[in-house]
This record gives sequence, structure tokens and C-alpha cells, in this order.
Amino acid sequence: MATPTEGPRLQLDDLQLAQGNRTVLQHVDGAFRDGAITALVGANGTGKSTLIQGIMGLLKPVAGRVRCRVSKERRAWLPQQLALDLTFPMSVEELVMTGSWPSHGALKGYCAAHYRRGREVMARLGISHLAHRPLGELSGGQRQRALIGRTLMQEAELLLLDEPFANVDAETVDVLTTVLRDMADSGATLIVVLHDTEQLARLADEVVVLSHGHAHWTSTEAVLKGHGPASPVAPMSLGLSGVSAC
Ligand SMILES: Nc1ncnc2c1ncn2[C@@H]1O[C@H](COP(=O)(O)OP(=O)(O)OP(=O)(O)O)[C@@H](O)[C@H]1O
Repeated sequence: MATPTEGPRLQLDDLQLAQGNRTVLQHVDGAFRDGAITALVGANGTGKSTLIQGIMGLLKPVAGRVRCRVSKERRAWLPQQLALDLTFPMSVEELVMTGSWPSHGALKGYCAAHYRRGREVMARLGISHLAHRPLGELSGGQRQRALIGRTLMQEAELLLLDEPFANVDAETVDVLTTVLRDMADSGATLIVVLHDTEQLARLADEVVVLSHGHAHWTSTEAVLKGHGPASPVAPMSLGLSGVSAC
């Protein structure tokens, strides 16, 4: 199938997604802005993970379609930390280096340029001193830095993150916020599931609100002021915690 060369990288056309026999989202129409961070918010069970699965091609649409101009090698998905098994014997550096697999292949071995880039990525995330530490011996924040390092190594153009700041320390939130902003400023399209108004205010350029089976594109300001799509909607009813920034 030919890949269109114009328009946004990621567009959803009248998308309908189901889990089992149950429709979770329908008539989802909209584009994600390139070079921007879009927050995905909604109360528990409104379909945030379902939408991510649909975008990543892990869940086949019941109707409509996902139009994505990003090659599979440049798409990255960071699930919730709890969903990850990081007990296998691998060091931080080995994990970061696997980010080169989608484009380079898993079996070819790394060249000097790969190792150089891996070291740059670890330095940027403040984890150089952990390069040889097994993943199973990391804190939540250190683990999340290593996982983001893997997506930097991959040079992801489309990055989906499910609650990236859950169970991480404040310093890691600062480091990751800077790195994610830099990625967007470099042109990447980022979609981030968030549950915290402070992080939303700090990070999101725009917001997609999931509610009652539908998705609505809106501004960060509208959500923070408590005006959702079918306004007025309190941030808490969107699954957002923290004090409203209005
Ligand atoms: N594998 C599954 N089989 C059946 N139903 C599922 C499955 N996964 C999710 N669901 C249902 O689909 C709906 C949407 O779930 P989803 O996990 O996408 O919501 P969410 O917004 O990500 O929730 P949370 O904020 O709790 O992570 C829920 O009603 C959930 O119970």
C-alpha cells in the first residue's frame, strides 16, 4: 500500500475500536499534531490504552482506519511500567542499544557509531553511571530513564507513552519532561497518557479527551479551566488528579 507523503503523520478516520464484543470507542476523527505533545486523558476504563493499541496496530479497528505515515521502525510504544517484565538479565546499556534493532536488525552486532550514540543517550538521561547495572536492580525512575533512552536510540518519530511519570521521582520527571519536549521540538509526534493536571500543564500542547465512547480534541487551557468538550467538566472527572491550574 502506498504511503501518503502529505498531511499529518497520524490521523484517525471515523475509527471504531472494541475489546471483545464491547465497543470502547467510536467515530473517532482527528489528527495528532506533528512536532507536538498531545495528552490523552479520561477516567479509568474510557479507552486510553485501547486507543494506543489501535494506533500501534495491535488492535484491529471494527470500522474506520488509522492513517500513519511513520514507518514501523520509527514507531515506539512505552507501556505502563507495571506491564513490563524487567527481570530478565540485561544491563541498562544493553537495553538502550536494543533501540537500534528496529532499523539495524537484532543479529548484526553494533558498530562504534552505535556505541557512541548509546553513550550520548545515557549521558543525556543522567544514567551513564548505571550502564552496566542489571535492569532488575534499578529504581522506578532509573528504569523509566533507560526505557526512554531506548526510544531515543530508536530515533522514534511517533512515540506513545502510557503514564510515563507513574512511580518515578521528581528529578526524573524533570529530566524526562526536558527530553520529551526536545523530541517534540525536533519534530517527533508524541502522545502521552497523563493523570495529573500539573504534568498536563507542563507538557501538553493539546489534549484528546476520552469520554463516553468518544474522543474530543481540545486545548490544554480548556481542560485545566475545567471546560471539557461537553463542558463544563471538572478535571477530576477526566481522571486527572492534582489541583487545577486555573
Ligand atoms: N483485553 C480486554 N478484554 C476485554 N475488555 C477489555 C480488555 N482490555 C480492556 N477492556 C475494557 O475496555 C475498556 C477500556 O479499557 P482501557 O484499558 O482501554 O481503558 P483506560 O482508559 O486505558 O483505563 P485505565 O485508565 O484504567 O488504564 C474497559 O471497560 C476495559 O474493561
